[in-house]
Amino acid sequence: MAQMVTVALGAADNVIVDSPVNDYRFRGLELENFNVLDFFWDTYEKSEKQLRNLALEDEAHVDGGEDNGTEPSMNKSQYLPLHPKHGKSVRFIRSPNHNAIPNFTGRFLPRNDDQDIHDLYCASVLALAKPWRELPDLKAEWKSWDEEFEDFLRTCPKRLRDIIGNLQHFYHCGDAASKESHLSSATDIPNEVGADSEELQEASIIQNEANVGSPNPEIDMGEQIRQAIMYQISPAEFLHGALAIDIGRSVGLFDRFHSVWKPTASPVTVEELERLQRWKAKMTKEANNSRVINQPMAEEDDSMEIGDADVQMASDTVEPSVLMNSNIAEDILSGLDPSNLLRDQRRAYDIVTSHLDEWLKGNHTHQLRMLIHGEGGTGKSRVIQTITDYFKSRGVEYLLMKTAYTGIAASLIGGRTIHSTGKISISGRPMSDSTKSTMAETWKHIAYLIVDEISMVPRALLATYSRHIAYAKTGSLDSSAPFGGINVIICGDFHQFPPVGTKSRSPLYFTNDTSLGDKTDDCMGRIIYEGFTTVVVLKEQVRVTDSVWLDFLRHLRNGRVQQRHIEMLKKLTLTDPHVDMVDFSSPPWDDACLVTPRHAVRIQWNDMAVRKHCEQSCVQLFRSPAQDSICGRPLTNAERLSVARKKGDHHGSRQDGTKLPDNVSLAVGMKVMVTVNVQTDLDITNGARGTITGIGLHPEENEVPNERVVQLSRTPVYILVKLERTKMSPLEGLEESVIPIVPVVKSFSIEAEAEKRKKTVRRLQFPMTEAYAFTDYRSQGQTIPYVVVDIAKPPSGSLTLFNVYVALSRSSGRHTIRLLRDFDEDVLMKALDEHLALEDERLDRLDRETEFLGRLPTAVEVEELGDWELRTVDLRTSSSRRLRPKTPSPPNERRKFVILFE
Ligand SMILES: Nc1ncnc2c1ncn2[C@@H]1O[C@H](COP(=O)(O)OP(=O)(O)OP(=O)(O)O)[C@@H](O)[C@H]1O
Repeated sequence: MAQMVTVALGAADNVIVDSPVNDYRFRGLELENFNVLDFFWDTYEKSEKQLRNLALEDEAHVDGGEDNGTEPSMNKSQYLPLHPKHGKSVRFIRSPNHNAIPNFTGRFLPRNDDQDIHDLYCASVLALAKPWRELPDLKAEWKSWDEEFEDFLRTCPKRLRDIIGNLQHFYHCGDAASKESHLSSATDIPNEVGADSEELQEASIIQNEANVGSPNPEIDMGEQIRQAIMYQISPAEFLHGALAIDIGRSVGLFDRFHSVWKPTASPVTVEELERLQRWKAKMTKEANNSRVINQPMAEEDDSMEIGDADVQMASDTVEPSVLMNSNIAEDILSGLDPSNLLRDQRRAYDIVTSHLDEWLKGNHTHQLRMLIHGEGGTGKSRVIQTITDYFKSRGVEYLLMKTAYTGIAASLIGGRTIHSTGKISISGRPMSDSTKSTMAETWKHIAYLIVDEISMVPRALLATYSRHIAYAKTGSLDSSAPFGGINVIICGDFHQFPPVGTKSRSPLYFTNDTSLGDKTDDCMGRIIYEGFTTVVVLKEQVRVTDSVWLDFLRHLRNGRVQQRHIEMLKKLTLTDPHVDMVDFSSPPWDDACLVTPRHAVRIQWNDMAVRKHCEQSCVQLFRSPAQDSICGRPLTNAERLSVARKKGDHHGSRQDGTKLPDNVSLAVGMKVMVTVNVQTDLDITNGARGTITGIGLHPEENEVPNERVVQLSRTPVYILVKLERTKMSPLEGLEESVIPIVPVVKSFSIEAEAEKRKKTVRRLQFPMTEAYAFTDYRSQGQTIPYVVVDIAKPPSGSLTLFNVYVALSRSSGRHTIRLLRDFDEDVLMKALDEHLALEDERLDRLDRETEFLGRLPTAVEVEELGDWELRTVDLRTSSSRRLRPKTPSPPNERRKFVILFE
């Protein structure tokens, strides 16, 4: 059918179709931020001719002293020169309270709940609500329509979101009307014989869900769920992340090479499923063997459950947290040749190893309670590893337990978390009998405990940990010996992250004060901590090799940053015009990691990094959905809404299940990190890192579309991950260190509003996260060769000295660190907490004392003088510092004795 269009000649001799669309595209610069809706709603056009007439009328009115209401010139806008009406017509902006109403002609916008036309819906709404000039402005080339739409909704004003939501009333009303006419045919739920009350209740909920809320609750509920998921990240935080991505793109960090991809996963076959069973059986067997090998002989027949307790009890956050990729320093897990340890490192090493030597000789003279303290990068973790090697070399590795507060910190020293080893429940519930017996089993052979990143441990937690271990060792919860008498070495730096989510006085460096609200366990924790009188402060910096950077870090650590440091930082800030720019498109900077305090930034950065990986490697990106169920059935919409809200409730309980993400990105070659303890005995722990080498999709997965990003309908059966480190021997058909990881099941409760009761949701999902960006909290303990650090002022709250010190102390200096964007100078200028300053002084004093005692020989002979006894004493221990005469001294009589040093 022939159609008539009007074309016009533009001012630049270009021919364009005369249409409202082109009026919008070629709108003046004053209207740049107007979307289509606002453009036609809030502006109107007048020709020059009309204007001239108006001006004449205006003059007449002015003469008559009357206001004619003509538009002030500041509210008008010329079309761009490309538009034929440029110079001939202008657009006026209506006054704020105008009464104009937009009238949509032609076909109405698509509905938002029809998956078949969802892209069309997103594109249509974006075209209406997002400012654009050319169609590519509507959607970033690397995003899907749905993603672009979601991102837009997150950041657009509420008014627009309301309008977009209300546009669907057209369909809601139509649906409600047709539903009304079918109401009479609605069926009841059959009351099946034998169905238990819980099931019936569940069934009736599903049926009644449609009765909740407004005329078409199903549709409203879908929208509410979508919104609840969207607002799990606040719009301001999302925008903060989006701006970070923009900077990353502008400096070439997310450059891509290819736009093609090849299919990279298929549903598993029966043979593969059988093979998976064989892999799992072998892994279980090896985990059992590993546990037996790690114990002394003659204890082997004790059976113990594998890993389960870890999965149940671990508080290790599953919150997508950390990174990793190859851009992490050398294998932190290996120790050094002791002769290569620096002076203070060696001092710490000697104290522990000589204590062990004595212990192995049966001289259990005193309980070693030692603190190794030192600024970031002084090699505390390296000392731990070198000590570990000593235990191995003596064949007594089974005597040593290594732990840390977070999974990532624990994995960096090959250890486990405090919560899993101490069976400390997040909810604070006491140990059950079965937990107690597991504890006793776990600690049966342990004589030495090393706790890393001690700054993160609250006082009360130290008390609980000590009590639980004491129980495991002595069978009594009232044991007076801290940690049941085992030797404990705590390591860390109180200038790094303090405990999070606890009261401000929870760090160990606070002295007890009940008038300020300290509870019994807080006080107990501090008392136990004060018993750590053997202190070694490491003072020689190893990680930071740039003296200017080190000078800055030391000032920062002590709250004494100077203006010269700020000037130096500006030269490293990517958004600063005078930045010392580096090439992010080639090694080593193309592999730089991001450290940021904000999850929204981390999530978006990881997402971009994974897309970059997929495009550079020409592989598909799969989104694995979490599968939620209640009593074995899928969730109703109302329940899905409760789940979405619960996950967005950052102040609520942090049950494990809610930390498993709604969607996990999976792609072959992608760097990932495990986020729960899967198989502790094989080093598949929270914090373990690796690269995906294969994806086994669910057998019932719909035909996999040949698309760049594939939203799967089912959680895959397994993924193959090449771990950076595992004790597992090669599995049939897989290369070394490649192991299958299957989804885990975690539970959490939701409030069923309608029934006023709690329900347990079981969530099936992979315990994985992308590993290209991570939060500063999770970066603690790591050395990162090339790092981009984000210390920008966040949209809410503010950063602390701990945030910035940890983030900026991860790498070696100005040649390996860049700041992503501008920062708040006030944070850097903050003063040091006075309690921490006092603790520094106390530790320095204890360090000097320990060093003095260390210079004394461990064992000396005391010469007999008259009545004095000849004894061999250990001068390093407080218990043996006093020498006793054979007969008690008369009161007030001073006696002399001589100690002979060799
Ligand atoms: N004696 C040493 N010789 C060579 N390299 C060392 C030595 N000690 C430590 N390093 C290296 O210095 C870096 C920092 O060490 P490490 O991570 O152990 O420091 P840290 O004090 O634990 O730091 P943080 O407080 O940030 O956790 C690592 O790359 C480590 O391998």
